Amino acid sequence: MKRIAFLGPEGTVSQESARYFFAEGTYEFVPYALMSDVFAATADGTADYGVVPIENTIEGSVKHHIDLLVDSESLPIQGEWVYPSIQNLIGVKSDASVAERIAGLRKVVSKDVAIAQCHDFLRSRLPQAEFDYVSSTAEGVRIVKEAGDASIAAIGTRMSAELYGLDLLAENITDHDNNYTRFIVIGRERLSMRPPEQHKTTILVTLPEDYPGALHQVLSAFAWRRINLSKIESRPTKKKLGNYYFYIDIEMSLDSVLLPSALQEIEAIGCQVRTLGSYPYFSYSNRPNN
Ligand SMILES: O=C(O)C(=O)C[C@]1(C(=O)O)C=C[C@@H](O)C=C1
Repeated sequence: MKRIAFLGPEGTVSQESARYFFAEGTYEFVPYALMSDVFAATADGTADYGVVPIENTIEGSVKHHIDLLVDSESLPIQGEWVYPSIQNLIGVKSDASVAERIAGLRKVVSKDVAIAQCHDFLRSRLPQAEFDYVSSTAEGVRIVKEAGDASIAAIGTRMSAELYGLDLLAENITDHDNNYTRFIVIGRERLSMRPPEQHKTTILVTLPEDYPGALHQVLSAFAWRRINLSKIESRPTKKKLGNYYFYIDIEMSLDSVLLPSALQEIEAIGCQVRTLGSYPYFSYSNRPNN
């Protein structure tokens, strides 16, 4: 049985999303307290694959997770998919009306990303509440359950409310309907799944220091071959102030004829290129079947 590591405890958006992606076959879903634990377990073979939220419609790239990916040399990206983040306001069980219970809330506990996704709701409906930032949405739900305190609520999935026996005080409270998260799966082995419709390749490019216009040259190596880039993001190398590398998503497989020659051209001008993975990509309407 393949073991899938995800950010726990049970009931996170990551777990819902992992169950959606790894729908068929026998998998064991194993929760880890921190994303760095997910990477470590996948690296040392305790888990076969790790599930990583990498980008959100509202919050953009999850920079910390990109940095973990860059630091884990041995773990290529093996797949990518999109999953909706549906957040709910969750509180302890009570006989009072929902309006009274919401009015009585003094604190909201959740993951930073989830709080940001519900900003307008929280400002308009809970202006009195302060926020506590915790390691995941389900961790917030667990804390509310443990505290048994009607003045604290969590923001999390319907699944987590059911798991911890709590009430949904308000459903689907994200500010935008199209609130999706892009997830990647890391691991040593390729995934066996039906042939995908789309492929992506992710690379890291470090520019040479003494080559003016190098970034323009990099982009033109893709442009004249009509290779589409779906994302380019700079991240500090953490070695020297002002030194950056570029994290680039390319909408093409490394097996295609064009891409290797584009990468060779970039290396020829003195750039360092590292491939983080070449993998199947599934949009939300195109559910994987593995
Ligand atoms: O806290 C969770 O439930 C997670 O799975 C993590 C995470 C994230 O950090 O991006 C994943 C997707 C949601 O948009 C919010 C939170």
